[in-house]
Amino acid sequence: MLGYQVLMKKAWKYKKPVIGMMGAPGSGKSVVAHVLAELGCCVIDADQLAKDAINEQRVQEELKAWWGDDVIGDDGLVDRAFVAKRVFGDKANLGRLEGVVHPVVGQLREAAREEAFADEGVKAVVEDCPLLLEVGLDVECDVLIYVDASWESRLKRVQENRGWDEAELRKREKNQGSLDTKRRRADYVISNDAGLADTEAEVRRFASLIFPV
Ligand SMILES: CC(C)(COP(=O)(O)OP(=O)(O)OC[C@H]1O[C@@H](n2cnc3c(N)ncnc32)[C@H](O)[C@@H]1O)[C@@H](O)C(=O)NCCC(=O)NCCS
Ligand SMILES: Nc1ncnc2c1ncn2[C@@H]1O[C@H](COP(=O)(O)OP(=O)(O)OP(=O)(O)O)[C@@H](O)[C@H]1O
Repeated sequence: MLGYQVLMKKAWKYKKPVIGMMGAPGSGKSVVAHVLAELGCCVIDADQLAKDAINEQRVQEELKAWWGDDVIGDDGLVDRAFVAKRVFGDKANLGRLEGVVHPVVGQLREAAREEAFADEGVKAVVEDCPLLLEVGLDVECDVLIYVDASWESRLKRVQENRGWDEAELRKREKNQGSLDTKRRRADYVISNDAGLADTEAEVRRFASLIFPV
């Protein structure tokens, strides 16, 4: 983990510092991203971009060809639970889905970055992407942070807030890269096992190494 001196010496590759976030499912990346947004960052939320991408007409058509019309709900949007059931236990299906969704996410991300770089009010860009290392987005970031939370904390939170059971958390995690590798790759680790106030204080400490807070 880099200390203050090293972080301050890093040269930014882009017009603004780009902070890449890593962490297990339910570790608290979105919570950390929310604090960084309050401090003046533009957060690019890959899960949200993927939600937009999966509902583009040509992606919907592809999904209907694979799984039938039931993949679209009564609201005209992709039924996410239907898709989750078919992909997280089946590598081939997940690869197929990623193959159509990720290129669209990439385009949406590029557009969001350009907008953020051009906006004078934005202090830094945050890539909140659960598959940051897996898709090679780390090389497009200046600083990598890892949001750390124990299995027990994560399970309790996703059970309470997302209605996932243990098997669901385990399945999603299994489809992601090694947490040890991600922790080791990080320049900075933010612990999110305690309450939100402690996490917020840690995020502020980290942000003050990157831009004036
Ligand atoms: C399968 C889908 C419809 C399930 O939707 P659902 O609302 O249940 O989950 P949501 O998208 O909010 O993701 C929640 C978490 O699941 C995990 N997850 C999502 N996609 C993936 C994936 N391809 N591989 C591993 N874990 C994943 C992440 O930890 C993510 O933060 C959705 O996750 C999806 O479209 N995934 C494929 C696109 C993708 O890879 N997204 C990740 C960011 S690019
Ligand atoms: N310190 C905390 N105390 C209490 N609840 C928390 C804390 N951190 C996160 N949570 C809750 O835990 C859940 C998971 O957090 P979050 O959505 O930020 O995880 P994530 O890393 O973005 O997960 P994913 O990659 O699966 O989207 C959320 O409902 C969030 O509100």
